[in-house]
Amino acid sequence: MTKESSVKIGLIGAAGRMGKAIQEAASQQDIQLSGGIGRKGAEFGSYNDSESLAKASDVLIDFSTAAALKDNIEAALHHKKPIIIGTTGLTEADHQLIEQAASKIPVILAANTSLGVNMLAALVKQAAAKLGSDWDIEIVEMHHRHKKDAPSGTALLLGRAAAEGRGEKLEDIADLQRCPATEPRETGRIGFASLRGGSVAGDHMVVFASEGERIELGHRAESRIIFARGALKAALWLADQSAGFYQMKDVLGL
Ligand SMILES: NC(=O)C1=CN([C@@H]2O[C@H](COP(=O)(O)OP(=O)(O)OC[C@H]3O[C@@H](n4cnc5c(N)ncnc54)[C@H](OP(=O)(O)O)[C@@H]3O)[C@@H](O)[C@H]2O)C=CC1
Ligand SMILES: O=C(O)C1=N[C@H](C(=O)O)C[C@H](O)C1
Repeated sequence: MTKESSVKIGLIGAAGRMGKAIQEAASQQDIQLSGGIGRKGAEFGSYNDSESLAKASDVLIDFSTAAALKDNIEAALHHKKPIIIGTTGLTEADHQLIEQAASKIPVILAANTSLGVNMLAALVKQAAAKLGSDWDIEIVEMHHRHKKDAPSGTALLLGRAAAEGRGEKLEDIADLQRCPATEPRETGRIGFASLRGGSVAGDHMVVFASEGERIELGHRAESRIIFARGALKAALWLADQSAGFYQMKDVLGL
């Protein structure tokens, strides 16, 4: 029996855009899904909530909504099952819940499960470390018209990588709200801009701008299948780990 066919993965948010992409990726790779739930209960399989899904699964993947996070973490903790959280738009309180859970079960928090974006984050960290803070950093993202949260979780992840490269905390230097403005840009800050429209799966660009020159490091998701494959890879990896807080860079060896 291969690992793909033996690890039972429970899917939360199964009827959503990502839920459907994960089902498609799983069927392409012979990966077993133990069941899938949505807001109103079972989407496939016979489990109606995260509690019964966690009991029947070896690992959970959550791509639902921030409002469901607490219940999903509690179910994973109750049954001592690893959980991958792909949901974005989380609050500070959600982050605390996740950290507490990670002392008891294996947890991956990943605003972006694609290989490309996580490689980009490593490059951004390196560039920010090498370039001085007189190079302004601005992060631009564009997503489909249905996306609720802004800036995207990935934009924040990239911002965090840039801040870490500079030896700073993103919270101390992020400019999340600039419009309307009456003053010029402050040196050393990291700015964010969010565009929404159409069916864009996810575009991110990190701009390093100095006097007379500019470096642009970017990533474009052409479809959600890249996130889905990454999430399944993370699930198979996490099933073998002990309790702790992990990121995609641990899964991908970056
Ligand atoms: N980490 C990554 O790589 C990626 C992360 N994302 C993030 O994943 C999340 C989902 O994205 P997307 O699939 O586009 O969104 P969708 O809105 O298409 O899907 C979310 C699904 O979760 C369902 N849901 C709502 N409440 C619950 C609940 N309590 N229990 C179970 N399911 C519930 C929704 O049902 P209903 O519609 O009935 O409310 C919906 O079907 C977002 O936060 C997004 O930012 C997206 C892509 C990649
Ligand atoms: O909502 C989306 O679609 C996406 N959300 C994630 C994010 O907020 O960064 C990842 C990806 O960009 C698609």
